[in-house]
Amino acid sequence: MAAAGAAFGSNTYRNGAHRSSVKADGKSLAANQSFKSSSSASSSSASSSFKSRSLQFRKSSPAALGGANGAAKDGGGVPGRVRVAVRLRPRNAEELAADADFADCVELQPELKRLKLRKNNWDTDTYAFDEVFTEFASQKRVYEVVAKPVVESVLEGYNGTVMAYGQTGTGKTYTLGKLGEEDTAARGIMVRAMEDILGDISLEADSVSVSYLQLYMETIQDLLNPSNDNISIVEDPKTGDVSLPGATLVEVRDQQNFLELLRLGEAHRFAANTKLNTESSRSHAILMVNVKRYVKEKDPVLPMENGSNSHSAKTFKAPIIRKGKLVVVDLAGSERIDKSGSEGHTLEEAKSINLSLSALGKCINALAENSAHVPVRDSKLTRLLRDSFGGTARTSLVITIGPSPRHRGETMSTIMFGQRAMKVENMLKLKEEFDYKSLSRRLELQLDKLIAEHERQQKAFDDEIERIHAESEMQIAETDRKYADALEKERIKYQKEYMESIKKIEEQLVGDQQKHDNDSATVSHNDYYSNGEVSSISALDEVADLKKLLEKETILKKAAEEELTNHKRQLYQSKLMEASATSEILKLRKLLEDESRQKQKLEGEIAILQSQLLQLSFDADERRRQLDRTGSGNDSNDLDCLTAQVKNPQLSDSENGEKASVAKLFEQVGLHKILSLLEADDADVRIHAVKVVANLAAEEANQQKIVEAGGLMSLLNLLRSSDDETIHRVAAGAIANLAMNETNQELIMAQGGIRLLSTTAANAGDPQTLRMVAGAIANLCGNDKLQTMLRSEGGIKALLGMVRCGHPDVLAQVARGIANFAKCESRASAQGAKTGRSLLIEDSALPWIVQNANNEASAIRRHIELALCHLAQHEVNAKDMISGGALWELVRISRDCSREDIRTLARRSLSSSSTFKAELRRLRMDY
Ligand SMILES: Nc1ncnc2c1ncn2[C@@H]1O[C@H](COP(=O)(O)OP(=O)(O)OP(=O)(O)O)[C@@H](O)[C@H]1O
Repeated sequence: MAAAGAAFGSNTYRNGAHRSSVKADGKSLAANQSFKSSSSASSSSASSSFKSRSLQFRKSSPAALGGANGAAKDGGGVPGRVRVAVRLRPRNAEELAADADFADCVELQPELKRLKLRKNNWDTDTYAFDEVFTEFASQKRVYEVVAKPVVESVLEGYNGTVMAYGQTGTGKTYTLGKLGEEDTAARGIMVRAMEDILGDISLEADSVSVSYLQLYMETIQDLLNPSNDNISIVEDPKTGDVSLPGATLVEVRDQQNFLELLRLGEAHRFAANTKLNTESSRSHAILMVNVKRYVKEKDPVLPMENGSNSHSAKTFKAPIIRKGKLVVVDLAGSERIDKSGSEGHTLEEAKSINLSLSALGKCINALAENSAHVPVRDSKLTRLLRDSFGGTARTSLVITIGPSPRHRGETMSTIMFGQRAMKVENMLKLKEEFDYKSLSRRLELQLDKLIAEHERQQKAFDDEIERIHAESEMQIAETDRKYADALEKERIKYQKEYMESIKKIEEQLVGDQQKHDNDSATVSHNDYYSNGEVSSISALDEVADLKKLLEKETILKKAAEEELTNHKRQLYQSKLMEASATSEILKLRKLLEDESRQKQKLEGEIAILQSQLLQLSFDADERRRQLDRTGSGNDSNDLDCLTAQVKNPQLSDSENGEKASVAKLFEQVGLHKILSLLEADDADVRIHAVKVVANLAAEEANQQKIVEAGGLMSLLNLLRSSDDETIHRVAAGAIANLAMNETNQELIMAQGGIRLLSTTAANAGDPQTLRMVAGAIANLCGNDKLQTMLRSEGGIKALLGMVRCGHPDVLAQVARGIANFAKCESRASAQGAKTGRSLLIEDSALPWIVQNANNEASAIRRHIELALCHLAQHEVNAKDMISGGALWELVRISRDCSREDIRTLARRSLSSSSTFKAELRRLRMDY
């Protein structure tokens, strides 16, 4: 049998460890391999919600896919972790009858891909999956989301695995192996996968062959040839490939042919009867589908023998075989041995199933945690799945669960298995505690952003400063230049004017001189007086001219001075601008300094937080070490550790989860020690102890031990003696958990529990305390034997008294109590054990019931609707119900209730009561 890839056995291919993209034919595989969410819920696009798009990956050689080593050399395997979907089975008839009054243990939020698991009456845990299928999900959608992407990758030459895991009777075989002969819509994954495979391949060239096996009590049998009942697993030591050479391999030609093989296999499949499911499959069924395809791809151009060049060369298309293997595994039921009621041989079976499933769980843990050793050899199942799970195989896991609160333990462990398969670090259990690590990470991120922002700002400031500087220098230089130009111009002008005036004066002097000389030659000595007169006139003219010149010079000088003043002003303004730019720069520098200071402060804070974180880790280690040194020493500290450990079981033991942690707690400290602390003097210690006991009491497996060790008495005593409301709240919560068991209910009643709970309720102010008390009384209300006593001790009145707080969670518990009580009464009436009117009516509960019958909170409404239906079963209540307005509500329920079982019950109640019928006739009403 062909096998490809490495997984469980290979360190190279841890599941999801390879996130790097694989290049093939130049295309990145990473995008193709990631399974992205799609917002569309339509079935045509359903497959895209588990994967993004089909693989477009082409490998040039199948050998490269064939083994871990080959693929590793390629530089990576196929990334993508195990995809996990959860599917809820619809209620079966038995559950409809038995659990009608109890809330389902799970609530699905398919739109958020989340599942809420009810921990107890008041608490839920939330888990995220890759897909969440409600009880209404069609087989088609389940196939398209879970298996189709795997089938597509098998057709591309990969290994692919689809597995179903879950408690017996939760629908694994329905999901995977349903043939759907009468109703094609019911066809399961195996049938639909083969339809897709046959539709995609070419029957002439390609081939599909199947083996169908079962693994039962560590023996592999051939379901297609039952005499072949000890098939051995062969592992290729080099590649890690797994093959089963002894298994029958049948070639499939058409769908009919395949259905016959499945039918044959089913006929041979071993099915042992267990108490839980008469059709329960006690073996693991494994269908292996080998797909061999021929892919034509171009070989390199081959030169002709004579070495001629490409235009004379011939191009060959060589066939390439691509082999993919699809493994569909219908695992045996995962229920706990003690619950299945198995005995003798069946017990051995259950143990062997548990062994192989727990080996599978360990391998998944190891893969998820990337641990160096994957214990693949621990069971045949894990050896067989070695090359099919993780690594180069694309794997989808469907975990199937039932709705019944009675199987909460199994449902929880199935969910945890699914969560681990999604990888431990992907476990999305919501917690509401302070996470210093993430705070520190957030601060670091913020700091990084701030630093980047500062750097950006600083660069902008520097650039701005440089710009202003350059601008001012340019302005100064420009002003200097202008000033020098103006000065030069003035100087030249003055010089020119001066030279001109000198020239003029000289010319005038020369003219005067000549005139004078001429006159001297012609004028006689007698003219002395008259000549003297002319000469003095000409001197006066000269002085006048010179004066004018001087005035002109003065004006020019003034103008030049003004010009100078102007330039000086301009220079001054430039200096002012420079000063303002400098002050701007200073301001920016200051800003920068402030930012740096802020940054330093933040860094300081981070350092403090980191040191706090270190301190916390140190404290946690210290406490763990203290706990490891057994329960001796200081009580309060030990209890802190215990409380933390009980509250966070997966922290302390990721492998086996909560149960292991609680078991460890018992082992290490001892229940008696914990219980003794309920009476400790120190109030803190007492509170811690009650919390620890309450957490322990939430685990069904611990409840009997707690009661046997006197824990119930101690808790009741605390209600009696303590004034502390925290203690009341937690103790009442623990009592409510213990009150889920019939024997404990009687013990609680015998110890005056109802009176204590009633008093606690009367004194409580906190709605959470009331919720716990109401939860405890509601559980007691479901016990047929305790009805009269519960009422006479004031249980009903106490319940009704608590509605005063109006908190919807409290009202829901009250409504549940009333529904439980009414159901027990209607059972007693049917058996003739009760004749009078309902004690609920006697205690005036009817008005509240009618008032809340259509409460908008579904948790309240559903219980009240059931209570009304139960009350209506007993004819003696009919008159009160009519006068109290309950008939209208019953009619409404029979028409509008969203739950069919409740609608039917209401209709039956109406039609079986002559009083109701008469009243309806009188009112001319139909129902
Ligand atoms: N989604 C569903 N819708 C309707 N019926 C279902 C669904 N799932 C399961 N059932 C019914 O519940 C019953 C138990 O289912 P199934 O046999 O598939 O459980 P199982 O998990 O395979 O049990 P086992 O582990 O014992 O093999 C069957 O009658 C099946 O038809």
